Amino acid sequence: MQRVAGLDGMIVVSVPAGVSEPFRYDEEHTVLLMDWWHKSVYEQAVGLASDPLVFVNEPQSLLINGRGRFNCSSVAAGAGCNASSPECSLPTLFTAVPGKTYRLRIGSLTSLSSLNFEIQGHSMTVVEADGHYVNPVRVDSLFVYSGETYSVLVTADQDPSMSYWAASHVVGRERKTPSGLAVLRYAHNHSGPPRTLPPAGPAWNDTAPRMQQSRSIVAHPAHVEVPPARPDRELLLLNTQNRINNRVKWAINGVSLTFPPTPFLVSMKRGMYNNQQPPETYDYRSYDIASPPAINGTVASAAYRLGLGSVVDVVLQNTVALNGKSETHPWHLHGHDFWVLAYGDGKFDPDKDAAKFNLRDPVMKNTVALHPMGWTAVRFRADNPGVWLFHCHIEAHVYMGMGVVFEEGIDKVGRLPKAIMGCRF
Ligand SMILES: O=C1O[C@H]([C@@H](O)CO)C(O)=C1O
Repeated sequence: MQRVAGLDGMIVVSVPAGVSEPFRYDEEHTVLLMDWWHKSVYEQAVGLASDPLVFVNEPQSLLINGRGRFNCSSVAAGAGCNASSPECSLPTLFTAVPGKTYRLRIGSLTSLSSLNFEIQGHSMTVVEADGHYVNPVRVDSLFVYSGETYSVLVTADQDPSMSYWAASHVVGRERKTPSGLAVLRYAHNHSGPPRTLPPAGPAWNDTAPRMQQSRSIVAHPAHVEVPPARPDRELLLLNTQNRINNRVKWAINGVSLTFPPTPFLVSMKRGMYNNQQPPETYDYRSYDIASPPAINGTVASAAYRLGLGSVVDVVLQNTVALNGKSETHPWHLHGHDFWVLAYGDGKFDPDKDAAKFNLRDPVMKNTVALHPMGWTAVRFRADNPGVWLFHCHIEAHVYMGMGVVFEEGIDKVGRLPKAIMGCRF
């Protein structure tokens, strides 16, 4: 749970000299979006492991490039909250020269929140997602889920005598956190903060525009990587929240992931792994995703063992949690990019819905949203020898078991260093 403790940053990978990108811009800036709690990560972890569950709940602030807002009047005097500190002034997102086009490299490193990001009065053109060029899509605001990165182009084409709000708003959970704010300024304009009220953002519980935007992101026509025509293996992964052993957990096909004392790679390479395989599917014909059983499942450290080079389809299926709500889960795969084949509403039907997969120009990503009461289908080639986590990028959720592990080709992984289990050998 390092992100909750504030560990974040962005690595920008440049294209090699001489290689041109399928869009033009004058300058670039990075925009790191975060959420922030006052409780320490240790307290949060204790709450998540307790009975009754003490969930982390909504963050106190949203941060843009590390800066956020908090209303000090809600805190006892002398508690060290000082809203008049110069550190607390509104951050500048960037200062624009009229007429120029800027590439914003936006990353969401939130621990929980799904966000909507906007720059008042300026549209954005999405040109890249998770390191892959996309067919340009013009949006008024960008929905961005934890673990995702995007590049958007913004042209400074508005009245240069004004300043404009940049804002991040919580979506997908009831909005109890003030929006993150920063200011887009125009060069030679010293007018201070914008003269308008900050934007309110979209309704937090309106899933339709989020689904629509997810579906609109496809590969750039000149950069399509055509997926293999069919998979070698299909996994249908039901995401449920259940009480298991008197604790609230997240489980995938009834298995809540716990990390083993000996890392998977080490136990597998040393012949200590018990070769337990988690279920590949669930009873999708009769299962009611609107009322999953409250008590169900096991806690285990089991991995799907994949053939090296094989093509794997994963369909993630959402349900409602124990509180009756269906949440957004951004799923992130280590070690690979996957093709995003489809997003659907309701229950995935393998007999009908596989025909709707986009095999023509799907975008490749490494993080994808599973929308409330919906399903998301991805395909990847298991061509990277090792053991890899695929998990909900919400820190609290992976802590509560919301992840699976893939192993492929570990015989191709070289000899492990002697000190891999620590330095006392
Ligand atoms: O994992 C979670 O637990 C709570 C709630 O679902 C408990 O039922 C919540 O809001 C989550 O995201």
